[in-house]
Amino acid sequence: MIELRNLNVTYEQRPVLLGCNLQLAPGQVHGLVGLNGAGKTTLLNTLVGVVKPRQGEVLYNGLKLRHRQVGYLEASNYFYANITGQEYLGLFPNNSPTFNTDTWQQLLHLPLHQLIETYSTGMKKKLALLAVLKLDRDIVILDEPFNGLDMEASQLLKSIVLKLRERQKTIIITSHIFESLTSICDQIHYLDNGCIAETIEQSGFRHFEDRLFETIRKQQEELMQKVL
Ligand SMILES: Nc1ncnc2c1ncn2[C@@H]1O[C@H](COP(=O)(O)OP(=O)(O)OP(=O)(O)O)[C@@H](O)[C@H]1O
Repeated sequence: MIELRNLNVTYEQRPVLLGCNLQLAPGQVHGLVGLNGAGKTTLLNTLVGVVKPRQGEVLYNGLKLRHRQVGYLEASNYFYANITGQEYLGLFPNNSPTFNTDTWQQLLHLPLHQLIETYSTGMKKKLALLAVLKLDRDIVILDEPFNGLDMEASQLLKSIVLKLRERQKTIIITSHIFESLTSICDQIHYLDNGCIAETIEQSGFRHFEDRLFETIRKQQEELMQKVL
């Protein structure tokens, strides 16, 4: 079980997380949604220890969660200059008994011997994902993993997530495309006003989506009447 307890995060006096609490059951796929700027990436960065909370803690099975327990695919991927995809992958320890670059290549078709700066956005995303899979950590965090992926790669990513769940990994995934989460998540957590406002079970996904979109649509319509 991952537990976020009373997390408070502030950037230059501006609070982003305000007493945020969340419990994430193991071996499940957890979606994290919220509007732009709601604090999803901040929450994930705090979870892995990249951002230090002013208050609160993150526990894994009752102990402080350690960075090394997490494989983190960040929303923006950074790579050293002048290295190939193959060299990049070589920087990560292989903790998986089944990881095989050649087999993954049949699925991902990456030009591993080329410099990463020649890769497209989607290729960079796939490469960063491959490194996370090689690490084979118990907790896998995927921040906007569908960004830049084509239909084939998006479908593959969904299958990967479900396979990881079969292997008892705990997965946390964000996406702005709600329907990309509904087919793979066990629960979806809605971040609003600095805390988890709601946790939705599978049976409630459709209703939640309708409700949220209707609220947003009404707010937009009122404002649009003033400007258009
Ligand atoms: N390093 C930083 N310094 C100052 N403010 C920041 C920093 N990182 C994020 N913020 C601010 O914190 C708030 C939450 O940002 P965050 O990136 O966590 O949101 P998000 O929900 O992931 O957004 P999006 O859906 O747009 O990716 C935003 O108002 C953002 O401007």
